Amino acid sequence: MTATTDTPSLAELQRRAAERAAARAGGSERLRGHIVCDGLVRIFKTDGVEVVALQGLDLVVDRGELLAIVGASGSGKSTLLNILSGLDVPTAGIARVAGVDLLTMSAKRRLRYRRHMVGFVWQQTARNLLPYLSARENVELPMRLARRRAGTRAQELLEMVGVAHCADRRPSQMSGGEQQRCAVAVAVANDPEVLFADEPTGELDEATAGEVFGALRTINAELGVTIVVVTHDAQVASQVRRTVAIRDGRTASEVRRSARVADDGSHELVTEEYALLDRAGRMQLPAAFVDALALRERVKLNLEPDHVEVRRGDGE
Ligand SMILES: Nc1ncnc2c1ncn2[C@@H]1O[C@H](COP(=O)(O)OP(=O)(O)OP(=O)(O)O)[C@@H](O)[C@H]1O
Repeated sequence: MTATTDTPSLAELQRRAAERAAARAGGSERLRGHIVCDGLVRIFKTDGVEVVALQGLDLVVDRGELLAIVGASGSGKSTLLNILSGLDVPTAGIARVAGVDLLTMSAKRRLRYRRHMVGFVWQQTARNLLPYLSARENVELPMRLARRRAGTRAQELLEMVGVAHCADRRPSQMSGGEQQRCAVAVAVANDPEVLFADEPTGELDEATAGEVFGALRTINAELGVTIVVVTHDAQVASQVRRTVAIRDGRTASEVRRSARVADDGSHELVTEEYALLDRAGRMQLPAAFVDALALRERVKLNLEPDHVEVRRGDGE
């Protein structure tokens, strides 16, 4: 077979694959979120061994949402956050943030995306702040790098997250919680579209973690920044309206919390758990359900008028 001159380039093949994936996903309607992942795949290759860290992950986050992502170690949470923040490139699927396609972005665009469109808070406090700068200078630095006038914004942001009293202190003169709250101010210094936080309270005690999470909530409410927090912390996960659980590189279930007016007129918080169904109709049963009924290999499904029944498939 001879190669023809119109052999499509890799970029063209990727564009076509993204188009096909979008069509399969139900077109633009379904993909309208501020953050959209559809059939997202990330395969790592080390020494000839392939690790599938994300295997067709679907996730849509609305503009202005504060979302928690939970999952066991190795489920793919950091891989997802690294892709969404532009630090890593997915192998296949759709990953889009504020209309930017993270799969086909050029290196130059990627740098701009990281500088201007996303903010990041890491678990390790030392990774978030420069040790030889004061809190205020740390917040001003991203603005200077982006050639923006800092003005009074750094001080205002430090006030917003409750650490204005630390403005002239270096990180070593601040507690872990104060450093993380300062890191939140740094992350939003350049008015990003989205803020990603990877275990931001992982190294803190419960009370301090609550303060850092309070700072994230304030930023979300006051500045309208979309925030995605990866956490092991059940307390943090219980403070947001939506928590998505990742299992084996896929979104498996989500918990939604909403306020409802009770019969006596009081407000109560209602928590509802959902399993997530992908376009092919696949879903994961919660591990606790599988264990409780000792479900193995195959199950029997019965369609009832308003629900689907799942029974053990061994005739018992
Ligand atoms: N650079 C890499 N090279 C090879 N494998 C990797 C790489 N990064 C992640 N993995 C693998 O991908 C899978 C998902 O890892 P990831 O770090 O995303 O999980 P996680 O849910 O964030 O875990 P943790 O809570 O422990 O941080 C794991 O099996 C991990 O070993």
